Amino acid sequence: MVAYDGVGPVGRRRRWRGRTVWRMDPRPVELPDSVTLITGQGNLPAVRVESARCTGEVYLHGAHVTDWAPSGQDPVIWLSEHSTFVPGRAIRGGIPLSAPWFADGRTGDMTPAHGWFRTSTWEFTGAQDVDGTVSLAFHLDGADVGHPTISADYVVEMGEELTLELAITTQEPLVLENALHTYLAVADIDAVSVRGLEGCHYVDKAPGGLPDNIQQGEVTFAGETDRVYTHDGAAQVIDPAAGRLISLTKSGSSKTVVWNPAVAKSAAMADFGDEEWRGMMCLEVANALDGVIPLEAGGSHTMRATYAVAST
Ligand SMILES: O=P(O)(O)OC[C@H]1O[C@H](O)[C@H](O)[C@@H](O)[C@@H]1O
Repeated sequence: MVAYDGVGPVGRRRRWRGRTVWRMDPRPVELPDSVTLITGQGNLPAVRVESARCTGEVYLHGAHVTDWAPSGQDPVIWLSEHSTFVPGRAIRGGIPLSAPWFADGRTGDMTPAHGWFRTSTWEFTGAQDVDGTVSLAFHLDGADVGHPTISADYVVEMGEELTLELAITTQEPLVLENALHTYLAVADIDAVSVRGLEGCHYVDKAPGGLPDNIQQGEVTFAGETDRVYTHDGAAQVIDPAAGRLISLTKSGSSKTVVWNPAVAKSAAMADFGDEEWRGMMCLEVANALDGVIPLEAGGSHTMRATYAVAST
């Protein structure tokens, strides 16, 4: 980690004389002592949090959370050792923001995968620390990246819990899809189970999967798992090998996605280690498939998720 020296880029990129440059924020963000601007991997700017209650990190590239751990806990957010940190490419792991479409979209032909939010550079607009709980605010102006009708605000609040709030506004009618594509660190995926999805309908997107299924009992992982559940409630990841439980509560989301790539898909991804699937899983808060959000011109949508950890 390199401390930010006030000289490198903070803010958003723009074109100037045919080159991509960084716009320095004319109103510098006042930072509490627990928040530092750093030059992260790939020389990308990031916000580092070391507070009385947690440590964490968010890259401006994608407003991408790459770390969160409450004091005394191992990292809760998983990040691939093989991730690239390159403008235009998504970070592998952490919490990618998927929008304005999810995966390849409801029409199945949208690119880039998961939309352009996660590969755009966001502005860091504010930070505060209240008794060790740190709030970081980010803004994305679609006009900066060729999408002038869409803007977004994202607040990441980290302390003993992690709360994410993504608000998206559109100036023209939009069928919105989105996700907080959270990668969670687990000790042994073979022993992990997910509670709270019992009885929910799901689309199974894994090879050979059927479009409508009903979850029987807890979710366990016996191969590639890629499921979009119709579910607006809470869920818990039970990780016996780590002796902990990760809980999720949410609002503004009608789908919960459970993903683990297992052997073949891991091998096919260049930015994902062949064995890394054993130590991660995604529990994503989403609106997708038949759960898209139709917005009128001037409309907005807010989605919120809270992750918390407890020992078992
Ligand atoms: O490789 P990515 O574009 O980051 O997508 C990773 C995964 O995201 C979601 O969980 C989708 O349901 C999966 O189908 C996809 O493989």
